[in-house]
Amino acid sequence: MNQVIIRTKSVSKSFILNNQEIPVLKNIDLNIQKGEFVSIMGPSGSGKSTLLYLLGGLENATKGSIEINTKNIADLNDDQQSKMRRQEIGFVFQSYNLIPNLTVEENILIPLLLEGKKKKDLEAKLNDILDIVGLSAHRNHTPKELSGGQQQRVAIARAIITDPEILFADEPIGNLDSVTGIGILELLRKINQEKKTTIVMVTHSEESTRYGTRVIRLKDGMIID
Ligand SMILES: Nc1ncnc2c1ncn2[C@@H]1O[C@H](COP(=O)(O)OP(=O)(O)OP(=O)(O)O)[C@@H](O)[C@H]1O
Repeated sequence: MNQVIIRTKSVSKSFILNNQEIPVLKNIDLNIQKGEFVSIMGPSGSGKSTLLYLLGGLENATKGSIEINTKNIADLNDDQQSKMRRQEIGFVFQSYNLIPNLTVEENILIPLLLEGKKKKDLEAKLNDILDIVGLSAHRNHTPKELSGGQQQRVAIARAIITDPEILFADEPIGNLDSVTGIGILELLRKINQEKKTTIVMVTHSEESTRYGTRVIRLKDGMIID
């Protein structure tokens, strides 16, 4: 049976710039089912990243409601919101945001170490994730010893080490050449299929749409398709 994992109702978002209200998203109604791999596409400035940040609780909607697993984000207090972000959601960005002086395995383990888990208890989990992202041979390298594609794999591993139900990706292949980008898209598809992680990805690349299960097109802050 299909289960809605993300539901938005009439979500709008405006920014105030020089005392002027700039509407960026207008009445977005969206249902994303558990297990989908959704690509959000649209022209520059159409509101794609803003929508992703709202869905992930990184920004607040100006109007309307956003539910993750039937919980309205706006009803959660700060602690509950950050717990949800830590446990139910993973984020990947265009820039990999790795910690330069930590090794691959240390970067990947950060979310669990911050929760107080001990590295010695995480060996099996770490090996599993390194295997999924194809970096077992690079576990002791630091980010500067890796290619862009490998660094993005580390960022993806770090985002899924907590077994999030939803992975949000903002232009994950934006900084990569097309062959490397396809490798990342294949990895995301594998995570979607094997771990059943719901994935919502903002992308400019039409190629990306072949890897997901659905494309949502935005124009001027509205869903057009
Ligand atoms: N914090 C902010 N303050 C003011 N305006 C903002 C803010 N964040 C985004 N905007 C504006 O909202 C609009 C949509 O931005 P957004 O980044 O969501 O678009 P996008 O579709 O992801 O664009 P791109 O493909 O270029 O990344 C833009 O006009 C942008 O300038």
